[in-house]
Amino acid sequence: MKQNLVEEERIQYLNHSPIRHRGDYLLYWMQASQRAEWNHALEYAILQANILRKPLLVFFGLATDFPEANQRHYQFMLEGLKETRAKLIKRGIKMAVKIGSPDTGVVEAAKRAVLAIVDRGYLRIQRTWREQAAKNLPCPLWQAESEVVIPVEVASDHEEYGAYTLRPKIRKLLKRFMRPVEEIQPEFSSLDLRPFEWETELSNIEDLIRTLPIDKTVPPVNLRGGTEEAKRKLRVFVTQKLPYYVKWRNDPTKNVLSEMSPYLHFGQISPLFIALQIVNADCDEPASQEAYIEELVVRRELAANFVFYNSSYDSWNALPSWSQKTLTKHSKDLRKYLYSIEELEHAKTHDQLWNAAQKELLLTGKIHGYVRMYWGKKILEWSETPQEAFRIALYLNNKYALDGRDANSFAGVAWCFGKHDRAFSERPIFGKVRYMSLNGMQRKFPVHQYIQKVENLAHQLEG
Ligand SMILES: Cc1cc2nc3c(=O)[nH]c(=O)nc-3n(C[C@H](O)[C@H](O)[C@H](O)COP(=O)(O)OP(=O)(O)OC[C@H]3O[C@@H](n4cnc5c(N)ncnc54)[C@H](O)[C@@H]3O)c2cc1C
Repeated sequence: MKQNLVEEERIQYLNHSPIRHRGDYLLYWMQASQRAEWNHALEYAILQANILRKPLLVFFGLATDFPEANQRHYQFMLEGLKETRAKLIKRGIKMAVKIGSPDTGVVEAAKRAVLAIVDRGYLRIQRTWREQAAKNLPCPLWQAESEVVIPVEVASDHEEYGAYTLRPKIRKLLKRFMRPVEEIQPEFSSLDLRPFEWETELSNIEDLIRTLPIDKTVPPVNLRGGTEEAKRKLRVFVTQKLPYYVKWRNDPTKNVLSEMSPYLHFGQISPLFIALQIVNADCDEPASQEAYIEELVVRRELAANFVFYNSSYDSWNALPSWSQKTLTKHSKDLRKYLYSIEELEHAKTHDQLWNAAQKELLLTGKIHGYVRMYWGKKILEWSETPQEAFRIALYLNNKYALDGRDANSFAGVAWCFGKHDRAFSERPIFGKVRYMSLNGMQRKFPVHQYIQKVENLAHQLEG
């Protein structure tokens, strides 16, 4: 048996119940890592099932009231889950989906389980679900971490001040944790699913969505969910765009980003898989490989560190005291422009660049990474108070972005207000928080071309 299949630092024991030898199957509660490959929790569950000589059942609880989620997110997620289920079946593993809160659904799904294994998520709701389930399950609940390259508590045991404090720790650990995830075959696969009369079919996503009591005010976008589509996009990125990443990643007219964030958000692709594809790529621009790993591992895992160690991650209180102080000092400064949430939501400001960014978000579920910083900074500049601006930026990001409601969403918005950044020279409204201007953007890329690109897209999609 491959006992060292998964590094032991990726495993946590969420309760101390003894293994039930009289159960019928081992349960993998899939939640954050919604994929059938490069998934430490899945392979670890197969390993334990083989050791205990039981078949494996994968369970997914489909919460219809996930905070801030709407049809745009559900459509993308369900497309991915449908593919994952088919792939699991090919590997001889059954998957049951139950509509309802996952923490209660898993208790029912584990009725005859010897042991349950869950993947790891860092947001409050994900942690609460796991805590509740650990209390109520009739069997042990173990957790295996697969959504980061370096396990979050191994990377650091406290909230990091910024990328510069986390980077050396991550760099030291990269070699040890950049190890491919080995696939193993389940040895016991006969499992009768008939007792699970609650099982939900995924064969017709549109029909399923029609029946789900979810927010349907935000339409899906033209981006297909699922591991295969994520891998296809990654191949295009590695073969055609990676060499230009370092030079053009701040130019939204150049289209050299990887577009991995929605797939990462729903766990449809493994960050470890992406990282290995990047470092092993045949690329004559090592600075691009470096720059990408900096974003994917250092910046993304700084966001995981932030939401894991800072319980106020979704509020103004998460900001460092220097930025709260300086923004409060300038909160009464005269604002030349003030916009309501509705004006911002409908892209009705005086600033054509900002409007284009917001339109891109509405139409595609994404804003180019560099423009996104400007987008967030301007909300701070045009809102009555910094606290209100924080709330609006998070609301718009999480409502419309396909990669929204992620650790990166909270870290990204907080960054616009000084989190993980340093102080700059003092100016109105922003105080010592970094400022971004339209002139600055114009020096970086042809702003009018980006605006035209979004206009063309809008005509295409609306026409
Ligand atoms: C106001 C604001 C809001 C943001 N909201 C989100 C969000 O909701 N979800 C989200 O995933 N990211 C968010 N980000 C971070 C960043 O903009 C996106 O991760 C990136 O644009 C995703 O596009 P990509 O996958 O093509 O990026 P690429 O440039 O190809 O990067 C590859 C991956 O690296 C990671 N990455 C890149 N930039 C950052 C960054 N600055 N911080 C952390 N990780 C990064 C992402 O996982 C990304 O998928 C936000 C940033 C800001 C300033």
